[in-house]
Amino acid sequence: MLSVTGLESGYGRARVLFGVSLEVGAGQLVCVMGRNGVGKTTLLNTVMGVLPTVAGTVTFDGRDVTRLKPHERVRLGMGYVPQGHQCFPQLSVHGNLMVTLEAAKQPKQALDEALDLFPALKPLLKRSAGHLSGGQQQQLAIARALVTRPRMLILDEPTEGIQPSIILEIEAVIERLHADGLPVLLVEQYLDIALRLADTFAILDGGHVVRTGTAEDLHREDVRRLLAV
Ligand SMILES: Nc1ncnc2c1ncn2[C@@H]1O[C@H](COP(=O)(O)OP(=O)(O)OP(=O)(O)O)[C@@H](O)[C@H]1O
Repeated sequence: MLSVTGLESGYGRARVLFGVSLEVGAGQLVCVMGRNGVGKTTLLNTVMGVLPTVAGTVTFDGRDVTRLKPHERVRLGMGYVPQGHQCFPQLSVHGNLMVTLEAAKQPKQALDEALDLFPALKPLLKRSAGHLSGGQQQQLAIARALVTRPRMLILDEPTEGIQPSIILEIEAVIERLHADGLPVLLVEQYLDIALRLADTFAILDGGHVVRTGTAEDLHREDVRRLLAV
């Protein structure tokens, strides 16, 4: 579904990713892990076209999207939830969802389906997004990606800085979407959550993929060492 080959990118002259390759097959959940600053966010932003690709290719559903703009990738079905649950703080929860729904030209049913996955948002529809807790904002950010009816979901640390009860709700939604066959590329900091959710892993270190495989393939102590701060 998503194929990243030899990807290189960075900021100005500072190269951050060096020949990163990974695959997310149909219905697969692939988890990218690694210490702070190894390039996980840079990888997702490059996959989505938020950052330009210096070398390598990104192919989505058999189509080379390397030179497409982020909104064009979203239109093709790449749903993105960037780090830091970016919502429009002055708009209500409903307003945030409607703006995305209208931009994506999806029917109202797509909004109802997203809210069914996050029933905790239903009583908050009139509240300003800026007045939600961090966990509620993250749920709204995922719901916004879902109203575009993506064919794949790309999530950057959806559990970061969030109260444990909401982490469990978010994990359950990701698990449900995966069970329904949606391919997912997930950056996740908590190893236990990653081990419960992922089919395969890619571990980044210094802008390189240094380990890939299933949970069984990965040597637990080796992985802990690569993730230790
Ligand atoms: N806007 C930027 N300008 C310059 N350098 C940046 C910028 N954003 C990130 N970097 C640098 O790129 C490298 C990779 O950062 P990135 O955010 O991709 O790492 P990460 O693995 O996602 O880390 P974290 O877990 O802290 O989010 C780091 O050295 C970081 O300092």
